Amino acid sequence: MKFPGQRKSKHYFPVNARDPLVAQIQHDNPFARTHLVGVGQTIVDIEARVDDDFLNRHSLSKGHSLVLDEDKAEQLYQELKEHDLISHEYPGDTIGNTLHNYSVLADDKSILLGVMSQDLKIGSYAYRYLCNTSCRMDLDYLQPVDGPIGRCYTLITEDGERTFAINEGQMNQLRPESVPECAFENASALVLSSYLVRGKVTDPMKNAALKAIEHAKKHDVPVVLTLGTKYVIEDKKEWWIEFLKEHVTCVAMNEEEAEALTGEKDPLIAADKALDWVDMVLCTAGPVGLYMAGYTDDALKRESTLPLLPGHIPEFNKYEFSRPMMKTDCKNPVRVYSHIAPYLGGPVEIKNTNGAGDAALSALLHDMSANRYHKANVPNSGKHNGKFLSYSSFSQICQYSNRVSYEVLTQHAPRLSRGLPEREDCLEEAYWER
Ligand SMILES: Nc1ncnc2c1ncn2[C@@H]1O[C@H](COP(=O)(O)OP(=O)(O)O)[C@@H](O)[C@H]1O
Ligand SMILES: Nc1nc2c(ncn2[C@@H]2O[C@H](COP(=O)(O)O)[C@@H](O)[C@H]2O)c(=O)[nH]1
Repeated sequence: MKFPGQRKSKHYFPVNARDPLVAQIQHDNPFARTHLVGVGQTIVDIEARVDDDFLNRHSLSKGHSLVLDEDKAEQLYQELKEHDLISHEYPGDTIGNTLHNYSVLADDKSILLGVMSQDLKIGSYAYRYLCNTSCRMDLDYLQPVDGPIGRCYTLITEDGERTFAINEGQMNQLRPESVPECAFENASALVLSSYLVRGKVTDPMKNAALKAIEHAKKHDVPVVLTLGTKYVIEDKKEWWIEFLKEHVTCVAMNEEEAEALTGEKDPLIAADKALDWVDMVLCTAGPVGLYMAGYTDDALKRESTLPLLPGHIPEFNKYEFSRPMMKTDCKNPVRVYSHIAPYLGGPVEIKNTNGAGDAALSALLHDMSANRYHKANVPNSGKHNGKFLSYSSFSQICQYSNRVSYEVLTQHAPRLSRGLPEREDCLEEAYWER
């Protein structure tokens, strides 16, 4: 496990130290490991530059993700081919992206539960998916299927915005019996997306996701849900609220999804409302940056030394140096909020925004894993004087998530092609103290 930022403070945990005494202890008590587990729809992103007319002709709504029926998907593909518009092909899926990014950042294991074509031809989309996925992602549990994985036509318009049109192939055919309980032992979190429930009623994917939640609860693994697109939410808002209350520890969403869920346009107020149902919220807001909200125990709250921010909740970031906890683990729960503007104001040139939200979430998940890892290996550390959900404070996680999003905005692919530069590894230096 590489830590989310090398600390100079007493909490720094030298996992690779060559001290012979440490080596001896390690030999007798090998480090406890952890990993992230996710249920995904295996899809390849097929990227093309198009104009607004193209979107209108195919009845696509800009910025969103729609599932097309087979005929419409074929028509769209033929038009892209005919005009030679396809520029890139990458492995995609909001969960696949998140797990891959996590594995790159943490230099550690994640497990993907999903489907894979059993007769894999060299050069096929399934083949490219596998070739371009982090070797730290464990793909051994994938369920073989007879047919293609999904395709996600990622249509980039001149304004850099991305619109998704999905040809689902076999992506929703994951069965509950292909979700093994052993994948959840010692897992740091289970990550799911709202896309998993928008298949046909006969698709087994939704039950596979529910099976994963059942295993996660049994093994005390936090459930993290990313909302994917506002359409999935606004169609059945009340159903999602009940789902969050019953199953979810942390929800990740952008401001549009947040509005669809809560009816609130302001991301801070939306995040605050979502705290009625979950323990922690990550809300990205494009050029406005991102917000986090959550709980900490009154006795453990820590005041920010950064300027206090105005907003619909005045001085809302007052306790952003606190670390997130589950509400039920707090004697006296206090709501905590934090915000960060885009790193360096955003890149000079945004290649495309595809994957920026997934990137932010992968950083948060990395921090949650680091906490579990540290706690398993140094249980008596002062870091664990409360039952925290993450290793770092709200404020530091915001900075880290934002930094990782920036990295994805400066590249074409939705997945990180490399980790963050080592020089920045210390959270106290460089960007963090600007
Ligand atoms: N136009 C932009 N300018 C600067 N930063 C941006 C821009 N778009 C996205 N970001 C950064 O990427 C993060 C996630 O982007 P967002 O577009 O909200 O996610 P999603 O892809 O889920 O809609 C934001 O919190 C911000 O840090
Ligand atoms: N599993 C699914 N993933 C989807 C779907 N539609 C889009 N996507 C993926 O989202 C990411 C980018 O997400 P972002 O919000 O962070 O920009 C992209 O790579 C797509 O593959 C879907 O229906 N199911």
